[in-house]
Amino acid sequence: MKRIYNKTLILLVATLLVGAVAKGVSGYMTILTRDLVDTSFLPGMPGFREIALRMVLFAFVLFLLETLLSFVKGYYRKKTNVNLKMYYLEKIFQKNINEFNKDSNAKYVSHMMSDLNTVDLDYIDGIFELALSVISFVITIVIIGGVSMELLIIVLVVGALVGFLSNVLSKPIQKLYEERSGLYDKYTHYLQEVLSAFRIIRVNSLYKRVEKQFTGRSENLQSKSYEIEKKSTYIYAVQNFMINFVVLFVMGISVYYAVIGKITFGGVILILNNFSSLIGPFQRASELLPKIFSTKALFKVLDESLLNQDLQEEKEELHSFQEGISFEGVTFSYGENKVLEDLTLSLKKNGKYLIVGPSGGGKSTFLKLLRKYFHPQSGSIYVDGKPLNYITKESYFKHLSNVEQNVFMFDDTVRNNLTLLKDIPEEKIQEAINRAGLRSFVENLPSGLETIIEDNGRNISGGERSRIAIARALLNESEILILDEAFQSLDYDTARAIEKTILDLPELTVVNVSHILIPENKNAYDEMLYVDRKRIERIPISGVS
Ligand SMILES: Nc1ncnc2c1ncn2[C@@H]1O[C@H](COP(=O)(O)OP(=O)(O)OP(=O)(O)O)[C@@H](O)[C@H]1O
Repeated sequence: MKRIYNKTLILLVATLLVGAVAKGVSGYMTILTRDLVDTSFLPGMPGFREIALRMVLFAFVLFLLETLLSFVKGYYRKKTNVNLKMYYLEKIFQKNINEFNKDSNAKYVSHMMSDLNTVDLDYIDGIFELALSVISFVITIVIIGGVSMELLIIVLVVGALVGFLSNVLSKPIQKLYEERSGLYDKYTHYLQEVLSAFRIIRVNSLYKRVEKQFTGRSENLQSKSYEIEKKSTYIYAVQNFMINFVVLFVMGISVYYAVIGKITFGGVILILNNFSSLIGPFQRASELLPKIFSTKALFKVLDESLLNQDLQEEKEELHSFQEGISFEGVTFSYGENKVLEDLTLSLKKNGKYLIVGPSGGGKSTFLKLLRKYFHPQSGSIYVDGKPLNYITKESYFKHLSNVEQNVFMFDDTVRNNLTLLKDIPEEKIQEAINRAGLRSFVENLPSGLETIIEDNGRNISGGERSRIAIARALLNESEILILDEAFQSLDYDTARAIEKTILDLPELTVVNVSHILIPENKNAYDEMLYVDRKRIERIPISGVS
């Protein structure tokens, strides 16, 4: 992910250039202040008016530069953050479906919200602030060195010492910050889980248990924040004390140099004005460097979350589907759990197949292999004679439509949920509505097809949801339709009518996993396959009732 950050390096350089000019002008103002003080001690104050006018002018220029700096810095951060987030999202959608499903969504949400936010603060802003501190440091060295090299060396040594001590003092805080970030992640994860389980918690009166767990986790997090606050107060007090002490020390030494005539009194003011820019970078570096380095681990976590374990090289494009799909000696296990063994069967193009079998028998696993979510551990699946392993997912998925058990609905109109935002002629939409048995549903909607489906289909029934999914699949006009318990929430007559419509489509290969056998439609199937774990059998359709 780090190389995405490099895309905005030019913006960073441009922003730093503006910052450098602003720091230069600010340093020049301290030189003008010195000249103003020094001229005030001279008889007649020569050049006072001119210096004062120049100060006013440069104060205005500085105001403009700082305003510009805040704009360009904001733009640089925005652009870099958008690039990183877009890259992360794009990569998520390149994950293998089964590998994405292994983790909870909360992990990706937490990466996108919390971790990328940390990257923004600690890395994107951190690098900018550090670079600006270095620029400011160099400018300050030139300015103080112009007054007295001896004083510059003394101030540098003292500044480095304060910076080092600050770093040592703040180490325990940095560790606490890291611990709190880990707790935050777990907390976010837990909250998402609890809210997802809202219904089950309400119905089973589990709130008391949830409350107990929640209190424990909240207290842990709050205690960590409290600990950070306590330690920070103490550490900042010690740091302030050190800085005040050092300022007094530098002031004393500078005044001494002025008294013995090595520098002017204006020079004392210049050194005091610039002293903070000299120790500031030491402090900033000690604060920022650990944060910048610690994001290395975060980048690693983010990159790992995007990795696909299955690196099967896919080099074949499936331009058309002509013949059929065959499983040859396919064996598949989830870890030790062998679900399918030495499975051989073929599905002909435009054939209609009904897959039945006991619960846990491996029907969904069979479909997952067919959908290319997984690869068999041994044996092969061929599509038109080409090994499915080598066919690109994008080209294969174009030929498939799925109606799964959990149908997702977008917060959008019924029309867009049917077309999935594709440009489809109105007649085709109306035809799919009829075929999927949605006619009376659509006619009764307050705004017809423009009615909004809310919150993943909260305002529609399970059966309506399945029928929308079926219409969606029909509109996709792919050659293969995979149905996984698509009719289970429909009443018998609706299920029978929709199944018949689908089975009557001559140009469609249908693979239907179902617990429901509709006797009136059974003869429309070419084959019925009984899947029971390591066993798969053809059942003669005539024998089934
Ligand atoms: N992602 C998974 N990880 C591990 N084991 C799994 C996974 N999915 C399914 N299994 C196991 O594989 C076996 C077959 O499951 P599968 O979902 O294929 O059966 P099914 O015939 O579709 O069942 P049902 O009719 O109840 O939906 C079961 O023992 C199940 O516990």
